Amino acid sequence: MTSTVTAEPLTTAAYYPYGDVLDLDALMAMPTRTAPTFTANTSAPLVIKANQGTAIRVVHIAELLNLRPDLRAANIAINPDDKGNSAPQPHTTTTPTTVTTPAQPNLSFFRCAPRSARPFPAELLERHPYSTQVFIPVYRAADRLVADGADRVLAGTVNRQCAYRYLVVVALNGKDDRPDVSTLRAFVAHRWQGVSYRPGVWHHPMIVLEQETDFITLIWENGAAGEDCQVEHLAAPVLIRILESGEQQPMRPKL
Ligand SMILES: NC(=O)N[C@@H](O)C(=O)O
Repeated sequence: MTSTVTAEPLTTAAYYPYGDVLDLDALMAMPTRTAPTFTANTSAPLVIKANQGTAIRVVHIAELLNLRPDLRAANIAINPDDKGNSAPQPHTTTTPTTVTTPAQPNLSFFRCAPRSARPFPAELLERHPYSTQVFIPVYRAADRLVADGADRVLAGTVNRQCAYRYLVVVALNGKDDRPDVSTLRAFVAHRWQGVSYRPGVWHHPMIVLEQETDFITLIWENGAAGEDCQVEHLAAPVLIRILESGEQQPMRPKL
């Protein structure tokens, strides 16, 4: 039975179970820390001076995990009963099988064509069981200033509207090691926002809503089929409604 989900604005808090939001303005709007040393994994963004005082640097803005064990343990079967050898696996309930070869960080470009279907039918989800995946939109020389509700230069400021939105569709892993559709949520992201998917979090392949958009991505991969990326077709499509500007956001049931 086809279900419908209404996409919601991408915020750090709402998206936290699925990944991190890379949005500098949102980070700077939070209570920040200026601790003199690097301390990761706390909620307040750590802001330090850089470039001889001419820049600020906000560090550890996303969790970056490669959960594959190193080569020494590459041929063990990873499962919860294998005490001591299994790599720590926060944020993922997947139980991956034997790892074959070590993975390398892969920094890539994605050039994504817009998807016009409205509502958008999510028919499959994918996951990267061992690695975080990060998507950061990038401006391009070819980007056009698009009229009517887009990135327009108005009186010297940029009216950040919606010419380069993208849709992030995510779900947590179920007890059957398949997507738990009851946790499926959709978020509308703007091009000043990047996102990460935590290892094992199910997500739809990138959906760009308006204009062809480039992204820089980072993931740890080893090219082994079934390790880098696993795909699951949903029993029934989930229709993702994208509110037109000005439509009222429906209240969300608590997960
Ligand atoms: N995540 C995403 O959009 N796509 C990639 O993971 C891919 O391998 O296609």
